[in-house]
Amino acid sequence: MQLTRLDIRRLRCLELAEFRPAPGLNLITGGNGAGKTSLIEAVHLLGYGRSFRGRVRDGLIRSGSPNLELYAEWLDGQGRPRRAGLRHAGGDWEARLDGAPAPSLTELCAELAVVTFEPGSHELIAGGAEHRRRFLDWALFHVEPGFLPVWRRYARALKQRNALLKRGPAASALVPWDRELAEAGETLSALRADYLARLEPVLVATAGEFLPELGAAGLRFLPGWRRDESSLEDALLLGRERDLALGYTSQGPHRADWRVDYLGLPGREALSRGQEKLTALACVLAQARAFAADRGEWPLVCLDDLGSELDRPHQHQALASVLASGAQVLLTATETPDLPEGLTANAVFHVERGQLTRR
Ligand SMILES: Nc1ncnc2c1ncn2[C@@H]1O[C@H](COP(=O)(O)OP(=O)(O)OP(=O)(O)O)[C@@H](O)[C@H]1O
Repeated sequence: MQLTRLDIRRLRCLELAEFRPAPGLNLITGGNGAGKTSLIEAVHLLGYGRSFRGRVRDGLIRSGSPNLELYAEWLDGQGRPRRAGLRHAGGDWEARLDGAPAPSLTELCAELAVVTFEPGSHELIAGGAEHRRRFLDWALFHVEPGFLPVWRRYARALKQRNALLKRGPAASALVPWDRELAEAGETLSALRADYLARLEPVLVATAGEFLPELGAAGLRFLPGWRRDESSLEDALLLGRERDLALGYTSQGPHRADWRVDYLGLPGREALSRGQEKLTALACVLAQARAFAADRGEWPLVCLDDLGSELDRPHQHQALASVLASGAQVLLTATETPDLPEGLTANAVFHVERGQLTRR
């Protein structure tokens, strides 16, 4: 996957940025507040349909502007040219794919695979379970065609069941929704468990490169109910009284989580901040590697402000490892970084007060 063009209009401080990245390493430099992260945010928006810096109303659209627009061109894994547009005018997103309106953002995001490591990425390790579920579901969305329909089915059933629980109905009214939720939830959970089992050896190898001193890494899946003891339908039945008292469904795949443990550490809490970041980076890169193994092409890799996140040896290691794969990388930095020996940027860009130029 290779991004060849990205026009950004009215996103944060970027009034108009015409970005023409090269294959391989693209370096984007600029001082604090210049607009580097905004550029990465634009790429991430196309791949995820959401920003890693909050909601649209939190300032994504440039102040005083009625809308923001993105237009992107890229080559897919077979070298075919693709194009997409994304627009937000304060209501909903409007997406276009290859010249036609996309029925939803999902269709666009399915085509453009992006992985991002940015200063907030350590939340993947230190933050709430929603970050880890999102990580897991992104991968399944891209590599498992059956995932999205079952995820939607589960979400719909959960909404219905929660609405009923709030009204405190007769237990019999819950029965069909318990069954529906359980059926979709078991499938969803099996897909997640399978994916994590495939990811684990890749993560073990990647974490071993970055944090060998912590001993072998392991991945543990927490499905959201005691899956080893009962089916989801039984768990819902057993938990019904409690759910009625709470007014929501207290167990199931919407409460799923996963965690990385190291043999040489008593628990996740013993990780230093830097080790959390390196573990998060290992997860992101392992996910990109697993994606490449499944799909035969690397996702676009965005590394925002790597220099402020990691020490130099780890920065070099990360860059060398990603670039050895032939992936396209967008790397931002406040100053021109010294790159690992033998690596050069194929294109260097500079951002200053929202103006992007190629050097
Ligand atoms: N809605 C908005 N309208 C106009 N400007 C905005 C808006 N939201 C944020 N900004 C400005 O856009 C810039 C965003 O910069 P960005 O976070 O991309 O900088 P950066 O180059 O990554 O900086 P740093 O190195 O400090 O992380 C900031 O100057 C900020 O004040």
